[in-house]
Amino acid sequence: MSEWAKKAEEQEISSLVNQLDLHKKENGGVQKEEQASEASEEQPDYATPAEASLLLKMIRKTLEDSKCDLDIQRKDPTSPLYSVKSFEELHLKPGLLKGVYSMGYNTPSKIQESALPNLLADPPQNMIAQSQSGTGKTAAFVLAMLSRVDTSQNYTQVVCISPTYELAIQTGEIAAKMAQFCQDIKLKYAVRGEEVARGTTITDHIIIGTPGKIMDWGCKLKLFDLSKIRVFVLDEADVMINQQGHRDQCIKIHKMVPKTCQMMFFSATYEKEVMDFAQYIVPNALSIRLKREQESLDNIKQYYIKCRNQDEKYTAVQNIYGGITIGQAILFCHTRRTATWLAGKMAKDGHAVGILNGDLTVEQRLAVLDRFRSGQQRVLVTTNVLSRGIDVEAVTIVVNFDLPLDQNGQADCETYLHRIGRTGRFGKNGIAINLVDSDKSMDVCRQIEQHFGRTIEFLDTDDADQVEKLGDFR
Ligand SMILES: Nc1ncnc2c1ncn2[C@@H]1O[C@H](COP(=O)(O)OP(=O)(O)OP(=O)(O)O)[C@@H](O)[C@H]1O
Repeated sequence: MSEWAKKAEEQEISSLVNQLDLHKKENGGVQKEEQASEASEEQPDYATPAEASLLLKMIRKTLEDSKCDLDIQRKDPTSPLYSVKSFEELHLKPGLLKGVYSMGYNTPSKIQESALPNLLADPPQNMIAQSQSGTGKTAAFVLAMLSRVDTSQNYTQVVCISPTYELAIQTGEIAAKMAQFCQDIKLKYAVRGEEVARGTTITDHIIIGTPGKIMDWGCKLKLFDLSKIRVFVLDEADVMINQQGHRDQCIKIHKMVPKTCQMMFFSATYEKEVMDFAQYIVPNALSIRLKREQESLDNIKQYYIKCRNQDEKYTAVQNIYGGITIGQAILFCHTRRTATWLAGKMAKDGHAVGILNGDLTVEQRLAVLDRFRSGQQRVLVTTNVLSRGIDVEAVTIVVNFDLPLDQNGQADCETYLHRIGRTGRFGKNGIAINLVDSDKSMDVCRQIEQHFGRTIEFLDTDDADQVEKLGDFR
C-alpha cells in the first residue's frame, strides 16, 4: 500500500474512532476496562423489604425442577443449540474431530454449524459473528484456529485476543483439549506473568492473550512476526473495540498483520456503532447477526427483588445462598469495595465464598477461579472483571447485587447480558436476580427490560403462587 493510501486509511480509522467516542459521549459513555469493571465510589443506601423463607423455597424449587432437556432444544429450529449437521459434515481434521468428541460434544450448535464451514473454506473468509452467551462461540473459533495451523512451520501463525487474563487462559485450555490428538500444535499464552527473554523468537503456532501483552510481544519486542499471522481472532470483539485502551492496542496489532490474514470477530453483543466499526476494519466480512429480541435467552429467568437498603440486599443474598443446594452462584457488584465488603460479611457469617476482583494478583485470581470451578466454594463475589466469557457449567444463579451501570449512571445493557449469561450455559436453566434498592436502580432495571424487550419479573417473595410457578420454566 502506498504512503498516501496508508495515511488516508489511518485518517478514516481515526475519524471512525472519533464517531464512536462521540456516540458514546452522547449515549452515556462506555468506560475503560478498570473503570467499567470496578467503579471506585460506593453506592448510597436505599429502601423496601426482601423476605426470607419463601425466596429460599422458591430457589430450591426452581433449581430442583430445572432439569434441562438438551435434546428437545436441539430439535427446535429457533433454539441457538439447533443444528442439522454433524461435526463430520463440518470437515474437521480427524484429530480435531476426535478432540471434539472426547470433550463430550455430540453435535454442533447453531453458531458452530453456521460459522465453521465458512471459517474453514478456501480462500479464507473473514467473519463477524454474534451468538448468545454460552452457545459455543469459543469452540467455533478455536476449531477454526486449530484447523488453520500448519505444523510444518515453526512460527506463530494465529493470534487470539481476549479482554481478560482469565478468559485467555480458559480459551487456551479449551484449545489444548481440542488439540489433544494433534500433538504437534503448540500454543503460548501472552498474559501478565508470562515472560519471554528479549531477542527470543517464539516458535509456538498459536498465541492467546490479552491485547497489551500481545502488542508488547508482537509490535514492540518483535518476539514473533506479526506479518506472518494468518488468523487474527478477537474474542468479545465489541468490548475490544469499544473500550479505548483495548481498541488502541488491537488496532496497532491489526495494522501489522497482513491484509490477507483471516479475521474472526466473536461476541454475544454488538452495539450498532461497534458493528459499523468492526465491518470497516474487517473487509468483506460475513456477518452472523442476532435480532435484539433474540439476544437474551429463554432458559435464563430474570427477576428483581425490592430491598430497602444495603442490609436488606445482604439479607436477600443470604436467603439466596440458603437456596443454592444445587449448583453455584456468582454475585456481581459495581465496585471492588462493595465486593470486598459483601464477601467479607458472608465469610464472617460462615459461608464458603470466594472473591475475585482486580485487587488480586493474577495467581490469586486463577486460584480463586479454580476453587470455584472445583465446587470448593459455591459462591463467587466479583465485579465486571468476570462478566464476560467465563464458563462454569454449574452456575445456576447470577445475582446483580448492583445493577450494571455505565460511566454516566445509565443501564449498561451489554454488560447485563454478559453477566446473566454466566448461568444458563449451553441450554441449561438459570436464574438471574437483580437487587433493586432505589428508584434509580428500578429505572435501570426498566431500561434493561426495554432494551431487550424482555420482562424482568418482580419476585414477590410473599406470593406462594409465584413460587409454585417458578418451577415451570423448562
Ligand atoms: N457442540 C457442543 N456440544 C456440547 N457442549 C458444547 C458444545 N459447544 C460448546 N459446548 C459447551 O457449552 C458451554 C458454553 O460454550 P462457550 O463457552 O463456547 O460459549 P460462548 O458462546 O463462547 O459463551 P460466552 O458468550 O459467555 O463467551 C461450554 O461449557 C462448552 O464446553
